[in-house]
Amino acid sequence: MLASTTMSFTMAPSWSQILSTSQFTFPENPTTKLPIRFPYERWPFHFPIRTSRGLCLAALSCRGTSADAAVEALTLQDICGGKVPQHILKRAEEVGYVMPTDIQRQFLPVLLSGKDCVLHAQTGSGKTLAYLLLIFSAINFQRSAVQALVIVPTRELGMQVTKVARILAAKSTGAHHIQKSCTIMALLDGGMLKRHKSWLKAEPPEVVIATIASLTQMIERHVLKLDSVRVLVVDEVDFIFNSSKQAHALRKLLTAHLTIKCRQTVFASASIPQHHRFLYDCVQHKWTKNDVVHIHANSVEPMPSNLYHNFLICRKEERLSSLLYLLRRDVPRSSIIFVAEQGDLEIALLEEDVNFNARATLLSDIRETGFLLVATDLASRGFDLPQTTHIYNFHLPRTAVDYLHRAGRTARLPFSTQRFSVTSLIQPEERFVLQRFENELMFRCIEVVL
Ligand SMILES: Nc1ncnc2c1ncn2[C@@H]1O[C@H](COP(=O)(O)OP(=O)(O)OP(=O)(O)O)[C@@H](O)[C@H]1O
Repeated sequence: MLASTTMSFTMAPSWSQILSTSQFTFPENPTTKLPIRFPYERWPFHFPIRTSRGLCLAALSCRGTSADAAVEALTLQDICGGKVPQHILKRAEEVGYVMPTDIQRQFLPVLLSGKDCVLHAQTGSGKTLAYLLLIFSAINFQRSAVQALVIVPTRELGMQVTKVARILAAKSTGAHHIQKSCTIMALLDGGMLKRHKSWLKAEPPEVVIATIASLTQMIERHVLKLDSVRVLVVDEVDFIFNSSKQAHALRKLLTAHLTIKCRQTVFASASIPQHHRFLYDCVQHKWTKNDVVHIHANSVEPMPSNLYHNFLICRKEERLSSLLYLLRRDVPRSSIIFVAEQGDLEIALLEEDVNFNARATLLSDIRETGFLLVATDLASRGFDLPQTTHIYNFHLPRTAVDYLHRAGRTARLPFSTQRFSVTSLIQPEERFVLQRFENELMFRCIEVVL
């Protein structure tokens, strides 16, 4: 059956445009509405656009048509059935992943088609589950070899991704027929690398979730072999490329240790500044194949719409009393207070200098109960504490991208209509900085008056 629908695309520039200008001038979100007769009932969202150099790029969201209702009714089972093993999908259902989020509805068909992808969508939109389902679709459960690799920038994000992957891989109720379950190794900074070394030698896991430093160490010691890797995911890719040390190691890994032909490469983040340039680099440097697909969802609304932004102007010495006022007023069930520097507030801190075990204990404690977490930007990337209702910026973040990721630690309940808030405490002279973030990220910040 043919479905007729109107789609809006973010057109990618042709490579000649990219090459002709180093200061790229193509508008970030040029939207062209094209009426398209869509031939694939199940694949309504993606229509790769071929540029003059043959690169397949962006396809965006489908809006307001009769086809929408049918598409919105599709479950994860409908979208992934036949590709992702049944026991994984059953397990996903058991833990509450029944309907896909909007983003998963867009991402999964492209991911499961085997194309290299750049997943670029709001914080908390469900990118992790999307790429994990891809991984489970690609690995051979009977084969003991590292077949999927997820690279993360921090230990905390690695622990979180590992937890979700293990939950999905766990035996579902009554699934006794599965001969061998999938093993998932977390190869993270501060971990027990000696133990991992013996594990890798004795019986390699199917999936490894790793920070760059630990991964490099294992590769250099010839303990970890990557020649069986079929799926490579780099989460928070812009963050990794921002650190010169991590970027160097990642580049090496993308080109020297893994061949692009044999693997499917996925880059994910809520923020990929200069994404046109990034896509160009992906192809030029052979990090991905030429027909990499960039899925840029919510490009005009990079933060969830049920997230409200406020600011309160106060002098430096009034910051703490203003924060206390806000806490008394909001009575947040769970919240994160972001500070610029360690030691800026005398409360238990989640920060780089706290040792790994203490960090892990703190996190498991706060997951159990309501919390008031004070953190540096260590907690701003990928962290999933879904019960967080309020974010306070005790200090303004340095960049708009940092603001986006801090704000994204709340509003992480995909189907909730609840209101969440982020409030920034600023000095009068910082108003223009916040205004710049507002312009860049396209949101409006309302002043709180005491
Ligand atoms: N299909 C789904 N149904 C219900 N909940 C979901 C679904 N997919 C994801 N979630 C939940 O939504 C929350 C956010 O998901 P996830 O951490 O994957 O977001 P993300 O896009 O990776 O965010 P970030 O960019 O901040 O890392 C998690 O608590 C996750 O369990």
